Amino acid sequence: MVKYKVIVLAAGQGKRMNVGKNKQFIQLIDEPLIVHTVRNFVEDDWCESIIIVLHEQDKDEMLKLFNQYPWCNQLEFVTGGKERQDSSYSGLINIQANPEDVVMIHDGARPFLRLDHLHELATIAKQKQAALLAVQVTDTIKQKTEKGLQTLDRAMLWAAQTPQAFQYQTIKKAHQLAREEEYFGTDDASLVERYGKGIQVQIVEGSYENVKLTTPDDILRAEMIVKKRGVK
Ligand SMILES: Nc1ccn([C@@H]2O[C@H](COP(=O)(O)OP(=O)(O)OP(=O)(O)O)[C@@H](O)[C@H]2O)c(=O)n1
Ligand SMILES: C[C@](O)(CO)[C@H](O)COP(=O)(O)O
Repeated sequence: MVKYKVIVLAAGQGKRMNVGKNKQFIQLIDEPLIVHTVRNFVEDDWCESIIIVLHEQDKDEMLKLFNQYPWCNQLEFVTGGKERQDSSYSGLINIQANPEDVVMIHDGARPFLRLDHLHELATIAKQKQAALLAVQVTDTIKQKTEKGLQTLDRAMLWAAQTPQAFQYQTIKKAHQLAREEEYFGTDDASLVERYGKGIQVQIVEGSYENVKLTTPDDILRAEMIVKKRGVK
């Protein structure tokens, strides 16, 4: 068993979801989205601590929500920042971790995880310093350039998901270097790819069910997945 700590990012605004509030509070059949997400970690005995990064304006509602659950005392809450990367960094500087501890960073908006994937990620991150869940791209991807369209080799393309798992020292250093350069990536692994000095980020093949709820169309699909997985 490789113990890990997790930072769950929930400090976004959900602009593309456009429901007039942070999408983390959307009710997915039996529970709000953020509760579905956090439950994955509460129920995993490899997970030894959970930090939720929230937006200052959501603090009261989020605390009230989690207070209803007997496992609320397992959670810590910190405030996020303007960009997703700022929120990850806030989690990283507030977490209590030793340099070689495994720390996962996960989108609060991805509620459908599998224990076997979490365990594989933790095991690989401990050995190789960095790993992420990803799935092979199923569409044909075109790159538009000044010279026209080019079709990329799909066999080499992976769609990045979260969780992404790292040794603490590796991801904290990568974030610090990114901040110095004011570089922003769209995920945490991209910072290790850029600043990790030879560290090869490993892919753990994930599941197409590990969707991120981004636009209103994603809600129906998510509700179908909740029903399939079984309502608590
Ligand atoms: N400043 C930010 C931005 C995003 N996130 C979190 O990062 C995850 C992935 O981001 P995304 O799906 O883009 O969420 P939002 O930023 O909320 O959505 P949008 O970009 O449509 O506003 C979400 O769980 C979101 O809460 C965060 O913690 N802090
Ligand atoms: C981290 C991520 O979920 C991996 O797919 C994604 O990059 C987040 O991007 P977004 O622009 O915040 O949706």
